[in-house]
Amino acid sequence: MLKASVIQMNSQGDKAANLQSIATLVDDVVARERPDWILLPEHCEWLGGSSGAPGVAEPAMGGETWTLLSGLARRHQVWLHGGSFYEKAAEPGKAYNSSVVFDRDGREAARYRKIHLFDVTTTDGARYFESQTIVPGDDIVLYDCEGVTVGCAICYDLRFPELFQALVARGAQLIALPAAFTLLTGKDHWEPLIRARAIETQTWFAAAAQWGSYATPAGARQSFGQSMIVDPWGAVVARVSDGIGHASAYTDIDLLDRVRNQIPVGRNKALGRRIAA
Ligand SMILES: O=C(O)CNC(=O)[C@H](CS)NC(=O)CCC(=O)C(=O)O
Repeated sequence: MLKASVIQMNSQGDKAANLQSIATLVDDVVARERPDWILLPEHCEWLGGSSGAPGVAEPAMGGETWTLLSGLARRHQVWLHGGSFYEKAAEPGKAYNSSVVFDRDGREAARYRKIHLFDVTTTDGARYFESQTIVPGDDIVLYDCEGVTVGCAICYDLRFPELFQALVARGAQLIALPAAFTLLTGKDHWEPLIRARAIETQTWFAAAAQWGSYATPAGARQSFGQSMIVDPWGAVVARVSDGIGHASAYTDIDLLDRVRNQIPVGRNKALGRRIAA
């Protein structure tokens, strides 16, 4: 059983201030909750529209954010799933949207690069064009956290259930989703999608979000927030209110078997075999 914490931020275009805020929030959640595993939101280090990605992207290892997160994990002897931050890609002017995970010694334990890129115009006319500056990852990533298999996804990935089916087929017991969902989509889709993915995969689900307003060259934007931890039955067991903060829960791994025996969707799968036939 891991004690998991999700951190909710309101990152802005000031990287030094965001890094300070990460350190303050990690210190605070460790002091109050003593978690084993902490999840930060997408773009924890810098949030200002993905057109700014090339200007802030860091080398794969040893950059400012990588070094801060590694040091926090080691200092507090805690697992730190580093939300996402912009990682320099080989192609000039391009970056990956990467989650880097650090173990209790501050060693890099896993790295996931966001696969599905958000090229969407929201109903208020705001245009998101993530693929203009971000290179998609192509690896499905899981890691072992002290006996718990954690599967990785980021933000818009949430809308693609086939990724979550692939994670559970590879043994995921807890799925981590750092996000910066928009207010306009999040108000209607965030919680139903998270709960649906948790119910379908019968896994624990931790989702850490950005909340509130931030500036971009195209004007101010709003993130939805509502970071949460959902159990394998689909119940929301911890949730962050509006604002900056954190929420924690024990992820009881025995509950996975109870839920999977109660409704054996894994064993009752039929369509895959029909499609293959
Ligand atoms: O562009 C920025 O400011 C920073 N980037 C993000 O916030 C990312 C990529 S553009 N947002 C999402 O993936 C939102 C998905 C979402 O909201 C949905 O699926 O409804």
